[in-house]
Amino acid sequence: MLLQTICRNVVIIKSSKDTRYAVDSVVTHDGTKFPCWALPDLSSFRQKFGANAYDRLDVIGIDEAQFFDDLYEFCCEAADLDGKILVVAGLDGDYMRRTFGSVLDIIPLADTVTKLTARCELCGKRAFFTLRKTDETRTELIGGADVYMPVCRQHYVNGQAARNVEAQKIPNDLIVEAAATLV
Ligand SMILES: Nc1ncnc2c1ncn2[C@@H]1O[C@H](COP(=O)(O)OP(=O)(O)O)[C@@H](O)[C@H]1O
Ligand SMILES: Cc1cn([C@H]2C[C@H](O)[C@@H](COP(=O)(O)O)O2)c(=O)[nH]c1=O
Repeated sequence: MLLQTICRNVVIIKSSKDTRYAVDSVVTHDGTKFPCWALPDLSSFRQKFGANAYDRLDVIGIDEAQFFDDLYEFCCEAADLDGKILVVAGLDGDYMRRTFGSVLDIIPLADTVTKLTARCELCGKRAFFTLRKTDETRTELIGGADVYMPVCRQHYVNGQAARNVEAQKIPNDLIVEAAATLV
């Protein structure tokens, strides 16, 4: 890994909520793996990692940052007070394009921000958004291609509109029941 060549001590933390590909590794969708600490929160990291080992760290990578409630506090302390280089990756928005967790809160703390995109699954253009393919409405829902689909703006808008129409449809059995009540 490039960072390990440049700096001596690198650690990656991910949210323990993400168990999709591996429990203790960060894994890209095409299979590249790197060992990591999977934690429920960031505030416990220093104590679990060990204070001495923490002090020797140069770089802390955080993946799935949207799932950490204490992201802002941790980044402030680690970067400002402890002098660590932080590389944070996470979703800025959820499937409804609402802000996700504290990811946007840490933008003012950052030296640089890079907005990455995938490819639209329907047309291959840059995908800025994510469509959820199920009816589940809670914000946090761990999943991959089974549940989500990267899409461009046009396909997001069309896809959401199609889902909204679908959600407003009265199920057939309710119509039958209502008709039976009227008779
Ligand atoms: N900075 C990058 N440079 C080159 N390829 C990249 C970069 N970031 C991601 N990729 C490619 O995009 C794929 C998707 O990244 P991944 O981390 O799996 O997606 P996600 O952002 O959804 O977690 C990677 O497996 C890799 O092939
Ligand atoms: C859009 C959206 C995503 N999630 C979850 C789904 C995945 O578990 C992660 C994103 O990980 P990836 O490496 O970018 O594939 O976030 C969610 O919980 N809610 C959402 O709205």
